[in-house]
Amino acid sequence: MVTGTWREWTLDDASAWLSEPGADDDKYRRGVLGVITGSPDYPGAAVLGVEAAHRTGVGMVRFTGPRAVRQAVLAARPETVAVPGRVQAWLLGSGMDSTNRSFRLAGELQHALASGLPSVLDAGGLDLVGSHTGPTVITPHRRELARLLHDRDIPCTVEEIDADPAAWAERTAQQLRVAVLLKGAVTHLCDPDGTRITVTESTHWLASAGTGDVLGGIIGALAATHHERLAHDAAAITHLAATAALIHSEAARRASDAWEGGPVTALDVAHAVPAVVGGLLRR
Ligand SMILES: NC(=O)C1=CN([C@@H]2O[C@H](COP(=O)(O)OP(=O)(O)OC[C@H]3O[C@@H](n4cnc5c(N)ncnc54)[C@H](OP(=O)(O)O)[C@@H]3O)[C@@H](O)[C@H]2O)[C@@H](O)CC1
Ligand SMILES: Nc1ncnc2c1ncn2[C@@H]1O[C@H](COP(=O)(O)OP(=O)(O)O)[C@@H](O)[C@H]1O
Repeated sequence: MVTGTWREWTLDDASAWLSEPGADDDKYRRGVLGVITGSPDYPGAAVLGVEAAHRTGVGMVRFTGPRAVRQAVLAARPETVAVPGRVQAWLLGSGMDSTNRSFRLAGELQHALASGLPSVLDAGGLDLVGSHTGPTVITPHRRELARLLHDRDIPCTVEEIDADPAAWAERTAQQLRVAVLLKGAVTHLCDPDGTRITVTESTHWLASAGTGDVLGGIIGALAATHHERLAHDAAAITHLAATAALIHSEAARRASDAWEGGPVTALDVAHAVPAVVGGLLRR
């Protein structure tokens, strides 16, 4: 498969997509991120995504995921609001099992996707792509992408994606009409409008459980804080996701540097996000 030109997202690119809250802002104006993630098997995915969203800077995180997970989320981040209400963007699916979804949960996910609001679809929410009505980015890794395409009658193996991730990301964006962030040592982002961006990850220590859940939280926070822009510029979701991927990569670098280049955990990456955001704002 042949693809167009891909360009590496830079710190200056990312910096241009960030802004500080102003004197007129309040928590609602800055943006509320609605989060439906986690499951009894994977409560940690919800905790990590919510942590990362708070650390990126958002007016409020409203967690309405499974009741069994709420306690863990609130214990880690008591700032989180756990009652349903108005939101400006959604993070859906991390730590969920698409093959074991209650009727109620399916309804809540569908309701979120029918809202016309910006959405991040991760992990156990990926199968719902196509029911989205707002600016949406899907965030699969290679196995998840192969599974998604296979389920849509597009034959594809993990080995084929490894051989040409750019082409498969682009084909997915075209055929599913959605922005795609394909995770890996090089993360590929593209959309049906032809935007093609790479983010070369800063450290291979990132290849550890839960770092993708952290990335989902960062994208969700940026989507919520940019909801007004996204309402008239849906294509901005790809640039915001690229900015999130770069923040995530830089946070991993910082977290590893703090240990002389040693290993990082997903939570370390989330904790390093504010310093990265601060540094980008000062550029
Ligand atoms: N702390 C948390 O709560 C975290 C929660 N997380 C959440 O977990 C969910 C699943 O996400 P994932 O990414 O683990 O699922 P994915 O890779 O699609 O499927 C797994 C399958 O891959 C295969 N397999 C391949 N190689 C393998 C190997 N070497 N060793 C073992 N297996 C190997 C193997 O299949 P098999 O080959 O056995 O058929 C296996 O069954 C998702 O909702 C995510 O958000 C995670 O983010 C982690 C932190
Ligand atoms: N070899 C690698 N080098 C650097 N970064 C990687 C590598 N493999 C994966 N990553 C990054 O690590 C994160 C892993 O996300 P994901 O696969 O969803 O993990 P999880 O589901 O455990 O959270 C992604 O941001 C991805 O780009």
